[in-house]
Amino acid sequence: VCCSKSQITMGRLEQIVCKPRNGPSGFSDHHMIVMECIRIRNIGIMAHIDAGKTTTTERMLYYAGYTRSMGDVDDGDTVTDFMAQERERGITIQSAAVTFHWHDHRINLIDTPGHVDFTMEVERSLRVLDGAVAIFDASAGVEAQTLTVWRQADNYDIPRICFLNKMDKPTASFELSVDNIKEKLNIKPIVLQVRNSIRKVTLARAGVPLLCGSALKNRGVQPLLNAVVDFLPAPIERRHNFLQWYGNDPVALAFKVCNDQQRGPLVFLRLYGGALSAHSSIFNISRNCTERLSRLLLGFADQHVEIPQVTAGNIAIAVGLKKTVTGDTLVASKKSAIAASQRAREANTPPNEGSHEAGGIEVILPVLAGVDVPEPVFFCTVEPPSAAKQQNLDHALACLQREDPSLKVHLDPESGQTVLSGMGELHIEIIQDRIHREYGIEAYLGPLQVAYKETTTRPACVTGSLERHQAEMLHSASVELSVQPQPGAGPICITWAPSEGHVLRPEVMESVRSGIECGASQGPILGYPVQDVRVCVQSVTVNPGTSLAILSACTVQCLHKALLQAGGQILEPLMMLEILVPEEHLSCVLADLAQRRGSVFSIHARRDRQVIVGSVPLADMMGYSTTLRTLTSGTASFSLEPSGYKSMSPVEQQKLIQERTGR
Ligand SMILES: Nc1nc2c(ncn2[C@@H]2O[C@H](COP(=O)(O)OP(=O)(O)OP(=O)(O)O)[C@@H](O)[C@H]2O)c(=O)[nH]1
Repeated sequence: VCCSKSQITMGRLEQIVCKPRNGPSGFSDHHMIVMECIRIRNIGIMAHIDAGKTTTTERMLYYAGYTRSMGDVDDGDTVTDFMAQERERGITIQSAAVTFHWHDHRINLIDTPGHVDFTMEVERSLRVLDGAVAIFDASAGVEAQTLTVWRQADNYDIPRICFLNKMDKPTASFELSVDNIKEKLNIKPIVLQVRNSIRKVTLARAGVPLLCGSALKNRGVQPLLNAVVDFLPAPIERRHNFLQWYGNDPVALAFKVCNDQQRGPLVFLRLYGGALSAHSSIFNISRNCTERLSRLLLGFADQHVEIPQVTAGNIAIAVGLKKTVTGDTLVASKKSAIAASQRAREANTPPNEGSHEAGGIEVILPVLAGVDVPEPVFFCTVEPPSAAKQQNLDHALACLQREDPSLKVHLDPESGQTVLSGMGELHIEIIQDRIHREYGIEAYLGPLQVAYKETTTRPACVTGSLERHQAEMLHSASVELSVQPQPGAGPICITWAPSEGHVLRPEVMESVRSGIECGASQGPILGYPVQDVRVCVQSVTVNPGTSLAILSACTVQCLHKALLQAGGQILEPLMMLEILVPEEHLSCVLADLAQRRGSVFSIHARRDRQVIVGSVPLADMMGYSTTLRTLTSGTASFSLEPSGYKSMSPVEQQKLIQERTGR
């Protein structure tokens, strides 16, 4: 990237503006900053791991004139994979945002990771995109992770175009890949290398344009860029209902947070309406606080260019926001949010809601739908090399957690140890590596453990009481509650039985609620969180003067008693599995899967390989890549995707309890 210092008068601000060294001529500095909305394309690149996302992005940057040479993942010198771990491993871990120009249009492009451990990274990028390019390896067709990201893009209703990459490979097949796309993605690919009605079809999502090429051999990348500009929508061509309530006021969504050693947290914003200026205040509806936006930057992978203002449809980086996290809605002021809420209500269209207190009055403010954070499936303890480093480790973990909402950190109340929870072995390994490289701490991680859950199998109703003598007074409480299994409902849900003439005081209800939540956070069998259960509070009796802490403790005991009486059941995470294996190694891979309690759903041929599709408990998949490599002399590959939780059989459950407790 070449930066030239030019002075631009925009109000009273001076800016450093980044221009392409040999990019398209005719671009004024003003153009570089203020781009008409119709000429913006916010797009993402999505695919299965290794399909060629980063290579294609590098070629786009080269042809757009933003780089002088083509970066190569195999040489570790790409623009978008700039993290040390990405360059070393040749994989994308975090989504990089790059802005460049093509045929009088600004393309804000996000290169997303393909590995299943970083699905969350793809999800939060998709949330802010207007269009996407799906890249396929023409010798493999539709692979497992492509299906996952395709479904994610369906959820956000994102218009897409397809690029069949790696057409130079001898095993590439255009026809088979197109058939595979039709069949597996259930779409009508419009095969083209030249292209106006296609745009209408793409925007209506009635078809998906498909191009082909070979990024490595520099074939088909310029037509792909032309297709991005010609077929994918501008931000104003996407319908966002909430915009009508805000009029010309700014409304933005924070979709990513990165920690920069010098500048502090960098918050990536997608601006849907209005304009935001540097050195201004903005109101965060989700956190109910006003933040100071000190600077605004345009992202060029790891390099940034300061801008005075960002307008609707753009993606920019905000500096100075201290409390904002991924998924938060930012608007001009609380007044603007309240006015938008009133407009929505007058039109009888309740928006997405966040409840807030304003001047002692509870008001409902419209927020944008945030990003779903997946449940972590693995956890382990983390310790600093010495007690003196504990504070530094806490700081590192707080920063990393703010960047990555799929990483959870909590303190185990029993052992006092810090516990890290994440999406997979690689995810936790990268976090450990980042703690070392970016924060200089040699953190020690305990063994990786599977995040089980607890639930019940039948209803139960119990009464529990607790008496304690404290300060020469008898504290006594009694709680009656029932539990009911609710498969697939997720976190515990609390209801209150109608009381006849017996109204519970708010502080009593709050104390019972916190007792239930505390009891459900550590189930009675092995201390795993309880889910898929409805708890109904039947009655609460409290002696006058009894402390609310005693009432909470009584509720925890009562809940655990009810859960055990209702047939305490451990749930274990299950993974969908796809293995590509040469015919000669099929039987040994299947035998190994059987030993891992795997279920095979289908086995079919894909060119010279057999494809095994099935499911397997996560607990039995630790270190599977090494085993598979050994069994097949490195000729097989596999992909895993979380597929919910399943009940363990009584024998498996007993084995786990014995392993964990020795009982
Ligand atoms: N033969 C051939 N190889 C390619 C082509 N495009 C990329 N590759 C190679 O495929 C491998 C993966 O390429 P990447 O660009 O890192 O793929 P990716 O999709 O970004 O990978 P992740 O970020 O790890 O998901 C590298 O070894 C590339 O050199 C192509 O058109 N033809």
